Amino acid sequence: MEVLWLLPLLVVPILFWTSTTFVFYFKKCFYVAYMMLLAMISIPMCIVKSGGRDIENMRIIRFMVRHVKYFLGLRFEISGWEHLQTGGPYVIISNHQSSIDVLGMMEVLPDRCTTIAKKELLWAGTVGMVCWLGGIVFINRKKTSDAKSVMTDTAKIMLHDKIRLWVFPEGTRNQKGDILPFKKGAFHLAVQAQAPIIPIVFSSYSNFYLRKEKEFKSGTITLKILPKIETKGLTSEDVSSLCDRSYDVMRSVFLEISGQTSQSNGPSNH
Ligand SMILES: CCCCCCCCCCCCCCC(=O)SCCNC(=O)CCNC(=O)[C@H](O)C(C)(C)COP(=O)(O)OP(=O)(O)OC[C@H]1O[C@@H](n2cnc3c(N)ncnc32)[C@H](O)[C@@H]1OP(=O)(O)O
Ligand SMILES: CCCCCCCC/C=C\CCCCCCCC(=O)OC[C@@H](O)COP(=O)(O)O
Repeated sequence: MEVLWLLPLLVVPILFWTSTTFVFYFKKCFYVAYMMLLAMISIPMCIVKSGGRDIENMRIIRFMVRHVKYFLGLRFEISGWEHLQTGGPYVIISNHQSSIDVLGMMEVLPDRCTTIAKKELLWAGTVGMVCWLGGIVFINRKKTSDAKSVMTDTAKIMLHDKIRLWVFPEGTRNQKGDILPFKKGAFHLAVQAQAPIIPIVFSSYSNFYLRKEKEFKSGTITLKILPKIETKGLTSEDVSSLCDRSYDVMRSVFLEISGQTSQSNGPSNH
């Protein structure tokens, strides 16, 4: 009779073993709640260390996020570290599948590197606040002219403050088994700052994370850092070809490390 009250405690493990949908929602809720908690702890640390908004706070954020992968059963296999051994400013571009990308980003994030994010993230509670403290550049995707002028100002700050920027050139999350056509902002930014581009490719999450099917298993993510693409001497005239070149190299690596071939059914409007 006394053991009866223990039954509710068994419900969570039983659901964990028997329902993939439960695991999916459990992991998603855990991820959001835990990141909010980590952000709440990080906020005073950032304020004490830097007194406010400062790119150096990304070190604290990076340190705080690094262990989260273990709770979600994720592993990263990273190659190409040597390509990040570049001094001065550069623009990192990577594909964007999910908010889980933040975990991979924090595995490899170089010093003095922050990111471009949609302005709505600013309102994501403690996460939004810590993003602001980390110097994240917020853009309004609905107003191209505003977004462009923020990015042009950012190119100047990059040079002046010797910072690096991480941009998701697809401009949105995408799990279609391919890479979406790239927006041009990251390439204008790199050309305006005359800074190299370092592409980083995340393998497909489809072997462990399926949003539609409500599956979130353990898995390994391959993260490949590619050789830098120089922009010295390039002008705005060269942005389209730079964008196409970067897209082609990243797409072929994405298909290769995701175990797909180039005949995959991805977007064809590129
Ligand atoms: C302790 C716990 C802590 C937890 C905290 C964790 C912190 C980590 C946070 C991680 C956050 C990650 C968030 C990721 C995102 O939010 S992704 C979404 C936002 N990012 C982007 O959208 C970036 C990519 N988008 C672009 O670059 C776009 O180009 C944009 C600038 C937004 C403009 O959009 P759009 O009009 O749709 O794009 P086009 O590329 O088609 O551009 C239109 C024409 O404008 C020209 N253009 C673009 N940019 C420029 C520029 N800077 N200067 C001059 N001209 C520009 C472009 O060439 C097009 O003209 P043409 O067609 O070539 O004539
Ligand atoms: C109104 C925005 C509210 C967002 C609330 C999210 C709460 C976040 C809490 C924990 C998650 C931790 C890491 C979050 C950072 C990742 C942000 C992200 O991935 O944004 C998506 C954006 O790149 C593209 O957006 P869309 O795919 O166009 O949509």
